[in-house]
Amino acid sequence: MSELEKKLLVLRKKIDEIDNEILTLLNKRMEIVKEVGELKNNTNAPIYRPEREKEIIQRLTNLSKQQNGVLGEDEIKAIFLEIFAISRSLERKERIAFLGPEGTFTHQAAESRFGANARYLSLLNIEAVFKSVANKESKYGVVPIENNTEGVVGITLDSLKKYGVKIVAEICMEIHHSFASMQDDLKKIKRIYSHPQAYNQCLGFLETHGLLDVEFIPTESTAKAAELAKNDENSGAICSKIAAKLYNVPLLFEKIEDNKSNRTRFIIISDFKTQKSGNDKTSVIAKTSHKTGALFELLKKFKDKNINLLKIESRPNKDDTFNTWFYIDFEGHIDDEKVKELIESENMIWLGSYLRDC
Ligand SMILES: C=C(O[C@@H]1C=C(C(=O)O)C=C[C@H]1O)C(=O)O
Repeated sequence: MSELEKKLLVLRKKIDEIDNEILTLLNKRMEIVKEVGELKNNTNAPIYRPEREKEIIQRLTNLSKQQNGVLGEDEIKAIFLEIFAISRSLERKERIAFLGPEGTFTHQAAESRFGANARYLSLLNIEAVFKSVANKESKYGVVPIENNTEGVVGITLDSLKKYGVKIVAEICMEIHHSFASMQDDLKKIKRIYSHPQAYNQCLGFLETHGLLDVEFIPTESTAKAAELAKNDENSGAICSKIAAKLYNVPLLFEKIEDNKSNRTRFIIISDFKTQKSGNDKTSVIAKTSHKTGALFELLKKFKDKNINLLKIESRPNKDDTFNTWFYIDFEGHIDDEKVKELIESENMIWLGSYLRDC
């Protein structure tokens, strides 16, 4: 045995002992988690408590700093979010619907909160995810709501209004697009498949590579684009790296988005009210009377109550007028007195209060 092998053996023995301890402790943790699950199941209380998970991560990050540990917040998050996901599935096995197919950014976002082992349901459009949660086929749904380059996803806002489900969490994720193709000669590319949002985020890249005039074929998701490009030799797909890998389409270019700080905000929808965390966001639908000053009066309520508005988007009523309603995000939780008063006093529909991630 070489010197290296001998030294490795000693170190690995230490690692094995530590792993044994970790496993014993994890099993102990999971026994307690099961008790928590029983309590929640007896009272039909929600399993997912993002504010508690955040609290644990913050506490452990501080502890690690005090201990001069090598693990920082990102590493602690990666390890513990997976532990929480397994804990939750021991408490109650719940299904998570997401905008599929597999390999979409939404799938990636869902996995970041529910782990690799959850029961997932991949659905091919955003409205189907809402329907699945509304008719209780799935406990949770994960859909994109806005991108910092392209703006809001209209169908998500409209579905929040239509299906009466609640937002229970948000996830902010960096988005990087890749260009994948079976064809390595760009001049031979006759079609580009992608979701319109992704396509529009890469116009600079397309122009630089003479691909702006190539026919664009919109797809329901970037993963679908990769799947189509796999079977169409003279085409390319703008998709995620995981989608290109999933469908075995060679990656020609990576990080092709125009805005390098490209981020997407996803929401988790479900059917319950979350607990206040102290760093929350609330979303509502507001209707105004289309009279002079109506919007001003609405916004003045926020100012008078000293509530910080984060976003306001208008959406069409979809009737025979061109009238609109508003989707509004602001700071605070429905359990804050002033937020509760505001929502009760106005012509508003509460869409959820949830831990802020963006
Ligand atoms: C165990 C609980 O349920 C879930 C799992 C958690 C965990 O593993 O620590 C924390 C919060 C909940 O999402 C709990 O509510 O304490």
